Amino acid sequence: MARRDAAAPVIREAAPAKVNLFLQVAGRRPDGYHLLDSLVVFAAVGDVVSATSAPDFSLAIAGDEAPGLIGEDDNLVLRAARALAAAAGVGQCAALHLEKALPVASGIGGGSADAAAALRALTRLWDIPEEVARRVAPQLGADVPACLVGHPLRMTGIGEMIGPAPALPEFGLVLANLRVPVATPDVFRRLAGRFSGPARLPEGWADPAAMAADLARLSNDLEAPAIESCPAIAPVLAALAALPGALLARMSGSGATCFAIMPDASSAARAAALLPASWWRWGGGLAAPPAAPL
Ligand SMILES: C[C@@](CO)(OP(=O)(O)O)[C@H](O)COP(=O)(O)OP(=O)(O)OC[C@H]1O[C@@H](n2ccc(N)nc2=O)[C@H](O)[C@@H]1O
Ligand SMILES: Nc1ncnc2c1ncn2[C@@H]1O[C@H](COP(=O)(O)OP(=O)(O)O)[C@@H](O)[C@H]1O
Repeated sequence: MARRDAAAPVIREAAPAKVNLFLQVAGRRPDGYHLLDSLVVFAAVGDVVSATSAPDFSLAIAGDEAPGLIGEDDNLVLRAARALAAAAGVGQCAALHLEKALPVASGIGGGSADAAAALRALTRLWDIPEEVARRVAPQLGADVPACLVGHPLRMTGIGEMIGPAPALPEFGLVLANLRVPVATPDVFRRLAGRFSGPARLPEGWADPAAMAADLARLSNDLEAPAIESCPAIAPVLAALAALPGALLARMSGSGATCFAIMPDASSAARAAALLPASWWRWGGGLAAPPAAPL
């Protein structure tokens, strides 16, 4: 365990849950990665990464979902820290702390969000150019560039191409997960060529109902293969669709977390409380963008 200077500054960065409002797969590259088109938003729930200067790299993990990372010797937070130090050529290390609130391997990018939060925190701690973090991000995972940005965006390529999202209305989200991890590579493998191509989106939506109506015409192409791998996802989707006020229910990413779009944050918080208490469940609005965006 690394020693840390009690007087050294501690930099805290939020690692919000990523939600894919739709996720269409347009094809597969020769290296096996898939070409995606996705509208990504960040919910006001997530992990927290803290960093402070120390003589060695170390990571302490706490929080309700920390047990999901037991036995994980290659945590994305440490991988991000080492990769950033190497790319920036800094001879410095850091003691890192991860407060884990998001279920692991659940399609809301918890690991990617943690890696991005570590990049943001260490860029500030070491006072290095932001460009270094942007260069390192895609090496850590297809979702990490999007999580580094941290505000609503349109994701294309294999995830590394970030464009503007349509103008979004205020809306609420309910997230639900049975705490059954789903392996992303397995879901992509099961997709087996059932591609749907890129989507056409308007410049914006005036209200959540108009947004949900357009999104309903699009899909998460990974939903069917994820349900084949994990049939327990289907009743979660049904429970979300049946919530009072729900405008659309869908799976995020490669699953198994599913979401409902709600008219506003407070109706989402009330609706989440109606789901079984044994599930991981949350309701609210979108995350504030990072204070120091990269
Ligand atoms: C599916 C998505 C959608 O946002 O979300 P999650 O389910 O992970 O949250 C992401 O593309 C996941 O991003 P991330 O979790 O960073 O993926 P990586 O670690 O880079 O890749 C894990 C595996 O997923 C497959 N993969 C990932 C991204 C992509 N565009 N095509 C793929 O085929 C590959 O089999 C790869 O080996
Ligand atoms: N800090 C982390 N949080 C979550 N998962 C991590 C972390 N570090 C490494 N991992 C690994 O990354 C994998 C994907 O996790 P996660 O990002 O939570 O899921 P998803 O990509 O489905 O959204 C997990 O199975 C786990 O082995």
